[in-house]
Amino acid sequence: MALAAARRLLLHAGSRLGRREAVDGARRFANKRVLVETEGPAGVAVMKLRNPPVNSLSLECLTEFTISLEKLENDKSIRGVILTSECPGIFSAGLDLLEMYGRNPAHYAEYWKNVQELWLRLYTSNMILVSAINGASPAGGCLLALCCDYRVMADNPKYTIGLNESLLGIVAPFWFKDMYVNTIGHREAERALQLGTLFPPAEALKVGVVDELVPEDKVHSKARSVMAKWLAIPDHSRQLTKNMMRKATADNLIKQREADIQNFTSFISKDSIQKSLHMYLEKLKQKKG
Ligand SMILES: CCCCCCCCCC/C=C/CC(=O)SCCNC(=O)CCNC(=O)[C@H](O)C(C)(C)COP(=O)(O)OP(=O)(O)OC[C@H]1O[C@@H](n2cnc3c(N)ncnc32)[C@H](O)[C@@H]1OP(=O)(O)O
Repeated sequence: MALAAARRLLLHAGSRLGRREAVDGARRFANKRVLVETEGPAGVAVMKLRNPPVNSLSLECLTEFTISLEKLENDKSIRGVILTSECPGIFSAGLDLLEMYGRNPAHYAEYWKNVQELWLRLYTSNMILVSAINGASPAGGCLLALCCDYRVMADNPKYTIGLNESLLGIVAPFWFKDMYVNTIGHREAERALQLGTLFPPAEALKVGVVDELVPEDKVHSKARSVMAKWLAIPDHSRQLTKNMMRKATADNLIKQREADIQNFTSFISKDSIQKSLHMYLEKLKQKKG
């Protein structure tokens, strides 16, 4: 309830701000964790995640992301969105582990509902989505990129991308898996999911997790030129085609959303899974010291 009220407030405040800045020509709105700028080619917004240090998808970040997307969907002048990060070297570290560790079942259920919500919105968006992957992109970070219609990645071997859930002792849910299979094919997905592979850029390109690699300082300009090519296609035919390609995968989750929330909640609440997450968080901490 509290979250729904916050969401309504944010939407309202955001739309007031968006309108005022549009009058000034600045075309920019921001929540705390997501910045949206609509400068550049007509009809294109750039959405930047800014939840330092690693753009983990906390409940607040997911909510702000979903609201920003909803606002862009409602703005008929926007046809395409470039999704990128403001955190140096990190696209997104994926779902926030602290939302899935040491909390109660009601929190897990609420969190998962919001993860589903964002995924459904992104994956089925009518807008053209291009990701400008300017950093590490594990698990939920990879999921965001996979929702896009085209993925441009910085060719920096320090950055990796992939669904690494099995390394954490958790399991990618069926809809993560379905989208992976749709993108890289069954055999590659089967292997990468079991091994929790985090692909460096050259391998990510080879296997099809990303569509193009460019030097780091060219990621944004390339994303813009890709966007220009996609904008040249009539919206109605592109949207109908996208819908035809993606609907079955999205419907598969829509028809079992509640069961998926229950599955997640009971899985993540298990002592053994909490122990795995604890160990993984400790490993992240030790990496520093
Ligand atoms: C039967 C089937 C039922 C199905 C049920 C479903 C099961 C669950 C499915 C859930 C799916 C989950 C998908 C996910 O997204 S899980 C998250 C996976 N993410 C990762 O593995 C990334 C981990 N992070 C890193 O590898 C690195 O941090 C980095 C992103 C490469 C950045 O490295 P860095 O050296 O620049 O920064 P680092 O020092 O490691 O981190 C800085 C601080 O940030 C904290 N942190 C990092 N990642 C996360 C995260 N995902 N969530 C929360 N916090 C994170 C890190 O611990 C540091 O914190 P601190 O400064 O030490 O306090």
